[in-house]
Amino acid sequence: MRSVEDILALLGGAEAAAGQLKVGTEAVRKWRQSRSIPAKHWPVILAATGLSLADLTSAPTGATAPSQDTTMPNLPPDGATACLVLDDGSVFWGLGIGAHGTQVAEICFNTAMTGYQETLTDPSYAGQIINFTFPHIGNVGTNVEDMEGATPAARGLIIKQDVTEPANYRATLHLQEFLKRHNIPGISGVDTRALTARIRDGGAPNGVLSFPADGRFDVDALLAQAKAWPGLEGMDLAKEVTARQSYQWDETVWSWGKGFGKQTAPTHKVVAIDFGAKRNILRCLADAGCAVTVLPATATAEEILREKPDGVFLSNGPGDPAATAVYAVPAIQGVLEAEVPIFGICLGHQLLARALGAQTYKLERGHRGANQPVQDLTTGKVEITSQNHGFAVDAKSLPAGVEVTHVSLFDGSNEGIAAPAKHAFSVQYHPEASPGPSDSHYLFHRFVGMMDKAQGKNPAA
Ligand SMILES: NC(=O)CC[C@H](N)C(=O)O
Repeated sequence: MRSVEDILALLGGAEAAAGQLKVGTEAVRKWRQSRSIPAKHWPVILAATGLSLADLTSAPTGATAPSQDTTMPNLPPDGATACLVLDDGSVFWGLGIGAHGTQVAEICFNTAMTGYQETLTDPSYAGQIINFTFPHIGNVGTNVEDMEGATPAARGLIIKQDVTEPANYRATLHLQEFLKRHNIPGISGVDTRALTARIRDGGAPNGVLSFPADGRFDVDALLAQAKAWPGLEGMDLAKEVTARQSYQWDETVWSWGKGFGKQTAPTHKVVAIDFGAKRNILRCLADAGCAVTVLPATATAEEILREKPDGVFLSNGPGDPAATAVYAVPAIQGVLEAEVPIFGICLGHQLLARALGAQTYKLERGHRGANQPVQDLTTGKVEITSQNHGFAVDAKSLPAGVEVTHVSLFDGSNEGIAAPAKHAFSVQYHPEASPGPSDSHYLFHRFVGMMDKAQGKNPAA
């Protein structure tokens, strides 16, 4: 192990010999005190001194060790081409994948073993970088059918293994190429377990993922960028991902050997408010017999009711429900007053709860994965569900007349509510199963039954 004095001596010698070493003894002294030598200088130091990373990362004798100096976070290890800098100063180095670029976002983790394409393209992930805990991301490639939105909404991805080669008959594009085409940067080689544990213990941090084209890193600047980002709380992202204009939806769910179908004889007219709707939700509605008119997130109650819907669907979506509530709650309250049945999913659930007078809050640990157990309190049955949310409805704040219908068996948080007198219900999870299990498809039929009941067609439903 070399002492700092050795390094200083070596640097001095090298500087004199090479005549071109830009960082000298002052910089090393600075490192000794604060670890703040810009990362781009470290390869020069290593090359000039013949020191290895290990020489520098083992505690130098006689040095006043700066905090965390065993990790040397400002120094890219040999071959690193990308890094993830969290707002607490932790740095993860790895190999860049997908497109070059730098993205700031909330860092969340997803534990699903399938459906990375659906996850990356789910509009609810706007403003987030996803740390995938499943190792074989890329194993089924990508295709045009598994897009849950027009483009990926996630700002980046973090994986451990390098992107797995596709081996699936539906694959039309390698994940690497897909990411490049959609301008999404990613990083592989990250200890995703350690990162997940960090998120579990300390909450979802803000962070910057950088895969620079020139291979140069200014970690201090990236850290400053992560710290300056305001975070998802208070952020209305629905207005960024919503449809700009209304449209009709009549495609039904995918089936083996047939692909997607077309709706033939719809029985109910539904207005779906698009806060960031996943396509498979719209397909499930179409499958259940609903002729779907999709309206932008900012649609007013008047615009919604003008369509004369049998029911109104409130979609999933990104960001903080409290921020989107500013315009969505008055619209939903107008629909409730008109006694038109409502079904909400995820952000739609949170917005319905707020419209009914309840509060929402940011979860300590978000739920993102495809094996989340939820109990339906009305039947006692447990469903294995797909989930993706960082906020939740505060069940204690629900007013009289609003029942808790579903709870998470992971942490007891609210997963569903119903306001029977107002013909409204909603769930926090994703019953459309894309990706994930299809245990909860029954909810789309419950919505149709509720519309019938409201019209007096089938009072038993
Ligand atoms: N999937 C969703 O609709 C997410 C809802 C909300 N953005 C949350 O994180 O809780």
